[in-house]
Amino acid sequence: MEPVPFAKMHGLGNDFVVIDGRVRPIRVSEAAAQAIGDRHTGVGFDQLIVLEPPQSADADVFMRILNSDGSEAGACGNATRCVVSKVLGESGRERIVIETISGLLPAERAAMGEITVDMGPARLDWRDVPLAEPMDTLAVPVGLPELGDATCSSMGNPHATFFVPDLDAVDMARLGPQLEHHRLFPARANIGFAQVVAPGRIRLQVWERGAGLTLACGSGACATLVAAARRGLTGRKAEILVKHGRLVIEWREDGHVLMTGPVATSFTGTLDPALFAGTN
Ligand SMILES: N[C@@H](CCC[C@H](N)C(=O)O)C(=O)O
Repeated sequence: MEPVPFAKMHGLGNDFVVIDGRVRPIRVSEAAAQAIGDRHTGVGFDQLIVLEPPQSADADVFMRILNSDGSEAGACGNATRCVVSKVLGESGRERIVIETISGLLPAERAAMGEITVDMGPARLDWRDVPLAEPMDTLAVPVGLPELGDATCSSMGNPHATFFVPDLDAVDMARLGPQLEHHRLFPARANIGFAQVVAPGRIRLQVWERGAGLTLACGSGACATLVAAARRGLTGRKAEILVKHGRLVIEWREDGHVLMTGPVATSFTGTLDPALFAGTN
């Protein structure tokens, strides 16, 4: 097998290895994802993305999402923008549809080189998140008085958002893993810590399921805006501020969530085919 080309891309520092398996199919095992994702001995990434031929006639490309622990995810907002930018660049088109295991995501070029993705409807039923037992996803009691209740939703992947008075005072390295694996989240969860800093502006940091603390999380930004609007903390559109910039998120009246933000390519390279031996 030949060396496998990849692009290292990121959305606001949430970083990805993107492998194109549309022409030459490639299967990435959990062990290979972990090896490539190692930040000391591999390339390093928060998520590894494999592009595949679409399964739906309405989609242009299928995008598989693997976390750095090797687990598969149903959504990745920041990587979706990266993939959209790559495919728009190749095709010269203005809009395309991305397919994931959670559904179809229409996307288009926005102003100033940014990309807008329709991340689909925010799912608010406890079964959709999923939670371990029936309860109102607006206020999910996790038993940590310092944080209060979580507001939960699925954006194609599970999110729990906590609104805090001071983001910098939260011990995310301690609370993140504890909450990711909380008994109420049978599929684990992405844990968002959010601080409303002004009407329409929310600071956010996310402990991601399967990846740990990241610099940004697109689906987490969507879940946060939806949670803030449900709690009456903001309207249905806001800027979500992360360490390296901002995303603009809008929760449309039809329930769909639009995410607009930047993309970047850091470098390209090739991966040792031995990583994929026996799986392709
Ligand atoms: N980086 C992401 C989310 C990636 C998947 C997540 N860790 C999960 O397991 O659900 C984003 O930008 O949305």
